[in-house]
Amino acid sequence: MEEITDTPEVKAVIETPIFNASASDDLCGILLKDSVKHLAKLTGAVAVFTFGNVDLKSFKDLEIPVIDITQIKTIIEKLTYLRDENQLHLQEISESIRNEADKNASLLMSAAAVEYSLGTIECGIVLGLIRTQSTYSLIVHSMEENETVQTVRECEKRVTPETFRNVLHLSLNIALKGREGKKVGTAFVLGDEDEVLERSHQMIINPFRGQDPGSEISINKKENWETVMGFAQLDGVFIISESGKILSAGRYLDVDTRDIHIEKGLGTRHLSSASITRDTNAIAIAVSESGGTIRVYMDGKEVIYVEPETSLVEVEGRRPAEARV
Ligand SMILES: Nc1ncnc2c1ncn2[C@@H]1O[C@H](COP(=O)(O)OP(=O)(O)OP(=O)(O)O)[C@@H](O)[C@H]1O
Repeated sequence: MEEITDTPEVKAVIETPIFNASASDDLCGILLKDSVKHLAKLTGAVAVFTFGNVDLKSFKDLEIPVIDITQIKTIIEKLTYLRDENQLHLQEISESIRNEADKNASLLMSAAAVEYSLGTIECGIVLGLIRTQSTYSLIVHSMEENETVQTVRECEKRVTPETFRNVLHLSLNIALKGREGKKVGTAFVLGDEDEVLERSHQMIINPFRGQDPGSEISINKKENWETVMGFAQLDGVFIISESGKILSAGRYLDVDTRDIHIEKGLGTRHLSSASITRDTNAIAIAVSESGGTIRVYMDGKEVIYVEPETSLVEVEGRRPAEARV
């Protein structure tokens, strides 16, 4: 077998001269973009994330998603602010830059995990190209090690991956679009349906009752999403089977909410959603009306948190600005 160090690609990398960091922005940019493309091929990366003012056009020939996550948060503002504060010592500044770099790495990891949860990218290596004032940095992240990815896999042992991803995607639609300009809060309880139905009751007549076994209404069919979005305004929660069948809307969860701890400010729907996941093997996905955020609960605890504005996934009627090439 060929030694990895003998491959032409690795030799090229080893023999590449190391350029002085004072090289101009543009030269650094060109070199790093080439390195990203090279590394993407070498590692079989599943996606490239960029951050900062990086021109995405040069990645056109890459056959994997190239996603700009700049809109999430920028460290440029912070650095500009620091430059103005002359009294700050160099050490404090470099400490701050290091912290920001750590934040950017975790930002990249979160963005990759969210895209994976929604099925936009596969699990694998992702590359991050981050540009700040005068510095580029390159991050290589293996998603196998990503905690959120591992959590998604846990969730997908309890409900089909298709069901989990579609409900998450639909929740994103609800959080971003609401209904007729109004924000909407709702929750979906997925899987372990017999136990969940046993521990809940209808608040209103179930609009999904009496389905023919042959023509069941599934959350995995996009044509049903508009109907679900309409019913998302009802009190209570949706009950979805492990394979995606919509069993009920307007369902009240008869749960004991003592000993369940959720984030301050969230209401009773989040609390009861978290509680049902402690008492059963179900997973709950809740959309907050007040915060417009999405939370996934499993075993009584919040395991995934998504701020829709930070997701670059396309939802109907909204194309994230220059998110993809
Ligand atoms: N045990 C429960 N089972 C199902 N739905 C519930 C339960 N308790 C409250 N709800 C529903 O929660 C809604 C009230 O939500 P509330 O604002 O208190 O909480 P929230 O949705 O968790 O918070 P947010 O304001 O962040 O959206 C009502 O529509 C009510 O029907």
